[in-house]
Amino acid sequence: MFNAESVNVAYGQSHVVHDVSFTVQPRETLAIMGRNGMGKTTLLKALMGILPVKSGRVAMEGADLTRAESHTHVRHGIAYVPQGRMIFPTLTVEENIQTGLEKQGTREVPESIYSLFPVLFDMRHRKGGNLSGGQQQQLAIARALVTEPKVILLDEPTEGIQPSIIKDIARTLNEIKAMHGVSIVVTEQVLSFALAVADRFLVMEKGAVIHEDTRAGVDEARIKQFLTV
Ligand SMILES: Nc1ncnc2c1ncn2[C@@H]1O[C@H](COP(=O)(O)OP(=O)(O)OP(=O)(O)O)[C@@H](O)[C@H]1O
Repeated sequence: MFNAESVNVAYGQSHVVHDVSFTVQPRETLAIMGRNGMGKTTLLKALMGILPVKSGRVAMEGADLTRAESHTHVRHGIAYVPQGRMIFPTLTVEENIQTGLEKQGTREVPESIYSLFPVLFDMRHRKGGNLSGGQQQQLAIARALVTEPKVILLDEPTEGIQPSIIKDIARTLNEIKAMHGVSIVVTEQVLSFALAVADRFLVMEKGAVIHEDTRAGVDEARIKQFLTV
């Protein structure tokens, strides 16, 4: 239902993403793996309309979003959680979540969000900047979730986060998929995390997909090799 067809992305003359294609179904999590600088962030930004798609096609349930701006993607049910979280440090936790509610015509944070992230309820009056990295990541996911997305694009959610919290984030993503029925496209370098959440794996190298696996047939050693070369 959300799909990329031969997507190419460039920064000026520098061609960074080469012919990336995939489809992600409802209640499916796709992990896009790859080392630093392989083009994962660039790909997600292009899928979200933040960077222009040079050629190829991006579509959501048949609607062509290739040339659309990000707000159109949001309207079609796509949410984006950028690398480094990018929450508003001087707004409270509650205010941060409310920024995702603008289109919903309410400022009331849904109970389901606080039951998914109890720590955010406890900290709702604290400034976002005073949260730990893991809590900020949860906040960024919560803010994306209140837009009621059908697809969430998550860029390296484990970056700079301690291992115990990484497990919590994996559990939360699985709950989100089960409860809200969304699709998740997540870029990652941490294989254990990807194995805990993904139904399918793509590996990118130098901007192109060079390997693909399903969870059932996943070749862990092979993926690990791609990530450590
Ligand atoms: N604004 C930019 N202008 C020019 N080149 C860029 C720009 N941003 C990234 N690049 C280059 O594009 C390539 C892919 O970078 P990208 O950030 O997409 O990779 P990544 O796989 O997400 O890595 P990371 O995990 O480090 O974010 C790199 O060679 C990078 O130097």
